[in-house]
Amino acid sequence: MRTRIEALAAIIDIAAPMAPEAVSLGAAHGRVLAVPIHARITQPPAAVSAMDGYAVRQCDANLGNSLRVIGEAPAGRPFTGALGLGEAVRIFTGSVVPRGADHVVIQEDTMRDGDQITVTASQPEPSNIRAAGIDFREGDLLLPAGRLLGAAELAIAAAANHAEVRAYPRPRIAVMANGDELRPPGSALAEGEIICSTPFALEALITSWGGEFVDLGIAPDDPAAIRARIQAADGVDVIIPLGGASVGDHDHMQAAFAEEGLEPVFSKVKLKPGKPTWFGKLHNTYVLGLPGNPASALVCAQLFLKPLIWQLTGRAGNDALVWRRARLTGPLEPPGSRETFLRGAAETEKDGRLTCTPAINQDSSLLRPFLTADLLIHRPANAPAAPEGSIVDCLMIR
Ligand SMILES: Nc1nc2c(c(=O)[nH]1)N[C@H]1C(S)=C(S)[C@@H](COP(=O)(O)OP(=O)(O)OC[C@H]3O[C@@H](n4cnc5c(N)ncnc54)[C@H](O)[C@@H]3O)O[C@H]1N2
Ligand code: MOO
Repeated sequence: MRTRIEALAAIIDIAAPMAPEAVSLGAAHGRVLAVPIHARITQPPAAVSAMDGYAVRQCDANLGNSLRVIGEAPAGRPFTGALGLGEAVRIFTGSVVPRGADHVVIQEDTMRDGDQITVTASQPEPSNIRAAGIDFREGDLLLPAGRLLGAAELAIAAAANHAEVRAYPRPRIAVMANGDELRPPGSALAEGEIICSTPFALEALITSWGGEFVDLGIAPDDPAAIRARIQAADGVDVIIPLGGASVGDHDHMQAAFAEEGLEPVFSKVKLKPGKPTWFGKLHNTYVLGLPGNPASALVCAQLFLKPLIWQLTGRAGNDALVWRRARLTGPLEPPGSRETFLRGAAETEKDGRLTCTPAINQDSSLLRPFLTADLLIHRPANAPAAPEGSIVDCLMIR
């Protein structure tokens, strides 16, 4: 049986990045950048007004002074002349500030009469002007390769004048639930049946990690039906068979994949929860089998699927795992011979330090502890009991 570290190393060793491609910004959301983005322009390109009002010389804008309005600078049509003493230019938010001006009097601080304005409030210092380049300057590195493109990244790429980016394709990740007892949500359940829940969580995780979810539905406990679904998934990058991995008479998953030509890499991990996690390659498709127990599947998705997606999208798989140290708010029993991850809630104390509180019941069938789980408390195999106040390593999952 592999240790978790060995299993993860095997995944990282095998999983190669996909070929990057050019994508329009509109299609780039949720993808991972393959080539860094540098600013093609300076933003703002020139000093601009932050308010609607009048561009002036601040030394000229004493309370009660009158100034002559010599022109207008609407956004997009800069005033071409220069501004002298005793003069003002009507200006709007985002308009280029005319030469000679160092201050914008907001229009609420003026009274206008024809081409004259009177300053009605004191203007103690030059203000309301945004300097050229306060957001970024031409040539600045804005987004490094490996960055997941979300709202902020897309807006800045657009502002930096990039109509398209080079990004990795979203790996297509097909999830196949398995079990005669499973029914979709909304079903009337017969005796012995339960609702198939895990794929909904996996869809959300896969999407948030930069993958594209493909639903292979619920396969019955029948090798032929499982093989038909494997064949239907042709062309996806990863298949995630859920459950059917253990030693029971109806656990057919690994055998069905073997019949299809799977090259196995590992078939079990010395881990709690998650012992029946397995991995292999089927032609060009990675196959990551997750345990049927929902909590085990979701913990192992964090431990193995997230790094696999990182690898496929050009990021180091190990960087997918974000570790922090936290102080236990209560004691923990020795974990036993399998490396263990406990779902826990995090709190940040006044001094900024993190505490963790494990969920009371860590049974691997339970979903409710995930509602309050921010992290997974790490317990090395054969570790001694941990008293309250011990510092433990935690894997952040939120
Ligand atoms: N004799 C042994 N029994 C078990 C062992 C073992 O080593 N020896 N391992 C246990 C461990 S650890 C786990 S974890 C489970 C997982 O086994 P499988 O991966 O084969 O999972 P299943 O038997 O198919 O299902 C387990 C459990 O989870 C429910 N399930 C499955 N899929 C879903 C789904 N999509 N949504 C919601 N719930 C699901 C299923 O109904 C079962 O209750 O095996 C232990 N047994
Ligand atoms: O390894 Mo199982 O995942 O403990 O319940």
